[in-house]
Amino acid sequence: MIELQGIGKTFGAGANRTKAVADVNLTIAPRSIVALIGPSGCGKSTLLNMIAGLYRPTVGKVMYDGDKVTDVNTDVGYMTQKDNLLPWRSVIDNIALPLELTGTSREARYAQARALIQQVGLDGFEDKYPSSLSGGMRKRVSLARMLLYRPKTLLLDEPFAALDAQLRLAMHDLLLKLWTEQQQTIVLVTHDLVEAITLADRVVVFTKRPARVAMDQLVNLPRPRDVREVRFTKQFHDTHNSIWDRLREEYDEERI
Ligand SMILES: Nc1ncnc2c1ncn2[C@@H]1O[C@H](COP(=O)(O)OP(=O)(O)OP(=O)(O)O)[C@@H](O)[C@H]1O
Repeated sequence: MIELQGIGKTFGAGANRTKAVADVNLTIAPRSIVALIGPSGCGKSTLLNMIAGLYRPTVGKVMYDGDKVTDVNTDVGYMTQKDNLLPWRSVIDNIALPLELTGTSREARYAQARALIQQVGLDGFEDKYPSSLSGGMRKRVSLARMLLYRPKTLLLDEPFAALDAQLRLAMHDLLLKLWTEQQQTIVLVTHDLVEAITLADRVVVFTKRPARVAMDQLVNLPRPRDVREVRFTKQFHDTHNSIWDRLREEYDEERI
């Protein structure tokens, strides 16, 4: 369980002071998928960083499974828009890097990495280098590297934003498949409302900066979901309309 209790975050001081997050209260149930959506720069990544323990809130606290987060939260895997793969290492050596750093034998780390390579559908690409991979494949490598830690929670910050529509769908499909098997808690920051509704149990809309919760909407679409078809259902359409009505207000204000 992740609990954000009266969270606020202000960066800098004086003329450089930026209030990124204000008074956010949010409880995220274990094994649920929650999408965070809102205008650019409103403070969504800052929230993820606080859950990860990388930033300390200025006010309020983050509780993770009943304990206050005061340091880097080792229960979470974090995936950002940039994949940060090391170009001089092959796929398998990129994925196994964390185990290499902990001194695990080559045989043991390759065994674990190979299992993940299979899970994310990269069989046959073990020895390739990042420069020869497509955007979707690079995302699969990042996903596998994150899963190596067996994190109970995945923090995904616009992980698929740079992909074209077809690859994004394939990644949605893969993510839901992995989640069905492994049942992590997933917190996903996205700009894409269709992506949010396709994947999540709940979509939380934030106001423009400082981020406050503007709307917290359950997505009552049955699972398993077919990521290609679900968007054409009436239920999806109705959920999309109700969230979009609220989201649009934030974007309209932003333009003024
Ligand atoms: N380390 C930092 N130091 C100073 N300001 C910061 C820092 N991190 C974030 N900010 C500021 O906080 C605000 C919120 O940033 P954040 O990255 O959380 O927004 P976001 O909603 O994730 O944006 P986007 O959707 O564009 O990625 C921005 O004004 C940003 O410049």
